[in-house]
Amino acid sequence: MEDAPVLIAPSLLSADLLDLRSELEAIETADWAHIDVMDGHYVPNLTFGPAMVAAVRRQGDLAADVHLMVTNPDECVGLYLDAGADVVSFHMEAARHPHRIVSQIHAAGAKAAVALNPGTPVGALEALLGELDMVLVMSVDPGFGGQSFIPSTLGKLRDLRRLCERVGAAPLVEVDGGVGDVNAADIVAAGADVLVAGSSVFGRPDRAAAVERLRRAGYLGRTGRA
Ligand SMILES: O=C(CO)[C@@H](O)[C@H](O)COP(=O)(O)O
Ligand SMILES: [Co+2]
Repeated sequence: MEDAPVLIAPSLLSADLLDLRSELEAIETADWAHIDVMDGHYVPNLTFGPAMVAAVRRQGDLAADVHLMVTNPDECVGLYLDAGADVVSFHMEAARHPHRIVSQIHAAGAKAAVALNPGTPVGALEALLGELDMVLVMSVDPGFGGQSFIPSTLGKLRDLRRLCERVGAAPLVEVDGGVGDVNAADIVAAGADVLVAGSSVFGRPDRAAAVERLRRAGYLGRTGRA
């Protein structure tokens, strides 16, 4: 993926939910809208459901990048596909039958991704890697926005790149948690293709400028040129 642009996916978890239409317009230069689905069981927090995915798809051109943090992805993934999800990530740690979920996502025409918590080694993915469009590497423990990036993620990204080379797979790699313009170049240099950013976009008065800063940092990380 050396010459492909790095994709920017602002996380709506940190958006002003009372003004979601304006927030989506403010990030229209981004690539994907990252939608964190938290069920209050897999993680303590409780957030969005399929209605949110459908609403985002109706507004603008951003692809709906749905991150399922739920105990039962096998049972509920269909609801998010029906709602129009373009990319669906489910947690390896929560899935009972991951191959079946991947097939279901593909049958709906969406991209399939598996998310790995910081404590889960990349080897857990080996049997599934060839079927995935993307791997979501969590760089914080899931559940909340605004946490600090876990530095060991950089080594994990390099491990993932080596594993992909060994098995001949080339999924996109998305990194989620504590990503901002200060660390984005290093994260991309270590192997990321998609940057999720919540507080570093919606915590700034000028969201579009924050997206642009991430884009520039991503370009620097990919090319070594500022
Ligand atoms: O999935 C999650 C958290 O569980 C994320 O998508 C957060 O929404 C990222 O927020 P920041 O760390 O960028 O503020
Ligand atoms: Co997320």
